[in-house]
Amino acid sequence: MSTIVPAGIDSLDNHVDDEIVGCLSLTEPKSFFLFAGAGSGKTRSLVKALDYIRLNLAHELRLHNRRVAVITYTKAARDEIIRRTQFDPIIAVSTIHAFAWSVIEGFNHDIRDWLRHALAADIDDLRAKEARGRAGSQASIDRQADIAAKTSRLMRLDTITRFVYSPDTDNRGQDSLSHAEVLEISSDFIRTKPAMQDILKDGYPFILVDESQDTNRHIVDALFALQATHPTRIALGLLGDMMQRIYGDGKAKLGEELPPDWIKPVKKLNFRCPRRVIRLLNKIRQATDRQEQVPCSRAIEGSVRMFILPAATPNKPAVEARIRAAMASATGDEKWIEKGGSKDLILEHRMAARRLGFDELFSSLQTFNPFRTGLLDGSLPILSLFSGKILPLIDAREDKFTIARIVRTLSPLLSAKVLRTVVDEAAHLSMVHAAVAALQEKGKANNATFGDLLQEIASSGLFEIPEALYSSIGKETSKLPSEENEEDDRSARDEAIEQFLRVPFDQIRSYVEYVTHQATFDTHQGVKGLEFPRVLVIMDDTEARGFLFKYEKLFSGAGEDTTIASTRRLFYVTCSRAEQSLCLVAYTSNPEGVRNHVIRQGWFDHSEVELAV
Ligand SMILES: Nc1ncnc2c1ncn2[C@@H]1O[C@H](COP(=O)(O)OP(=O)(O)OP(=O)(O)O)[C@@H](O)[C@H]1O
Repeated sequence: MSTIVPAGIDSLDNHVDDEIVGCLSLTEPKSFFLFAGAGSGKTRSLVKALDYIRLNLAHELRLHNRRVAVITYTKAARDEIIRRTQFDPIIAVSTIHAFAWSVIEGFNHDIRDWLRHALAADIDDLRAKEARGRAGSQASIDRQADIAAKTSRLMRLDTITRFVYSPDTDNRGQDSLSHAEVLEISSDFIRTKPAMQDILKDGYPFILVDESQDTNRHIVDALFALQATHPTRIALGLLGDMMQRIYGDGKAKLGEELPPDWIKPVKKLNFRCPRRVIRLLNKIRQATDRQEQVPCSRAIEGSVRMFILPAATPNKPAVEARIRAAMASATGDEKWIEKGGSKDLILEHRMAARRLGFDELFSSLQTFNPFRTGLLDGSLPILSLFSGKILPLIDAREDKFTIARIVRTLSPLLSAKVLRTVVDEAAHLSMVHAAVAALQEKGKANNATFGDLLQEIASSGLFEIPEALYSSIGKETSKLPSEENEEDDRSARDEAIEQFLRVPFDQIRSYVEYVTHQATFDTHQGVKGLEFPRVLVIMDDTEARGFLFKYEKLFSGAGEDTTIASTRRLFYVTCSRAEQSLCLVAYTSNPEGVRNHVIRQGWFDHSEVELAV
């Protein structure tokens, strides 16, 4: 089946960008709500709107020291918009957390007051629950610990002169605010403090929020309130797609009760996906808002396949390699079997770790919760020592120039401070040489562990060692930033590190590839907003264990509930990333049942579904 496309179809949605430009007036700003399906060019429309502002309103904005606020969901999306608007300083692009912090940073007195009330209310609430609850139960023990921690924080509040926060870390210091607090405080301030509203309306005539279906609902509500109070000074632009709402933080029913003066442009085209994928997306969407997209004129037919295999299939990575080969022959596209030819989507990071061969590295460190953020984005100092210093030095092999550059820039042995104290420079340099050679030798050994390399560095002093590793090399550790649960934290942390140091060093390579997005694997949620020629979606609830989304349930034909609805949305997000061909792999306890269901739904033809490979 192929859709017949009338001529000139590609200009079908051109009116949308004009409607948005119509909103971008400094004298009569109008708010708009651009919600449209995957690949419809929402991000492109956002960039076009920003280009319009840069070209036509920049002078006026600069004159009054005003900027345009753009809020993105991820740091990657932020960087992309900054790049596409050529680093123009009048466009202030930030993630929601950075935006929220920029609003409240420095309002230390107000933050302290807010925390005083919030902590007191929390403590009252916990005490009431404790009075009703069963004494001696785990819940009671947890509640009492919580009450003690909050009480001690409350007592310390007056000693904090400046609250700090970083969107990218775990914020565990005594004067730190948590991510949730920053969002709550800023939304509260925006809603209730006229002075805060004045700062925002004077600073930002336009606030544009990308992926607003997943943007924290408190902030979205606060922005709505801000715009409603100052409709002639500020325009809010919300972009998104309710079908792509995959995080629990977003505002349910966003857009259902928009003020009547908001502009609601409609997009119908999908510029990204092949026709066959668009038909699949339209079918998936039939269960919700029934929006249908049409392909652009250059869209290819493309293809989809679904492989449905038993959950207990042994050696899944080998099976998936055979599936890629089957896709290459079904589509005639050899890229399916080339390294990096397809984007392979897994449900959680551990599944990638297993397939890429860094499972032990990952599982050892993920047991300590505060390590998780850094482990997933590659910023954990314990790992940066190995990934950013030791690995490049080992990989430099005989390349004297690279070795010299690494050692000169990264080794304390060649720092100006150390060199000033050196008496015999030649002897010192030859010691550094020997240290590099010994490290390289150790790194080449097949069975070298992280611990082996750490010991090498500890004895040569070639690189600084992060504090978390001090106890592993017999050095005294200072206190953790937080005093709360310190003993538990310390022993859990040391246990994780001890396990990690026994892991083969070689696993660092595939880990680095994964966290720098060079590997073929990514998570289902992590690719929101992105696009790839060939997409392989692996759905395996058993392997993902306890995951929020349940593909088994979605494919079982069970009655609608919130899990099915959110899994369907995630399914829509993953399928809509494909530009040429799409391959779905479902591991299930009931392959026949799943096949019957997906065919009955009209998602796939018989010829597109395989029960074996
Ligand atoms: N008017 C257009 N003409 C040609 N190509 C377009 C047009 N609009 C969008 N595209 C292309 O279509 C693809 C999808 O666009 P974009 O990422 O902006 O869509 P989106 O609506 O933000 O998608 P999603 O919601 O799936 O993240 C991109 O490759 C983009 O360059």
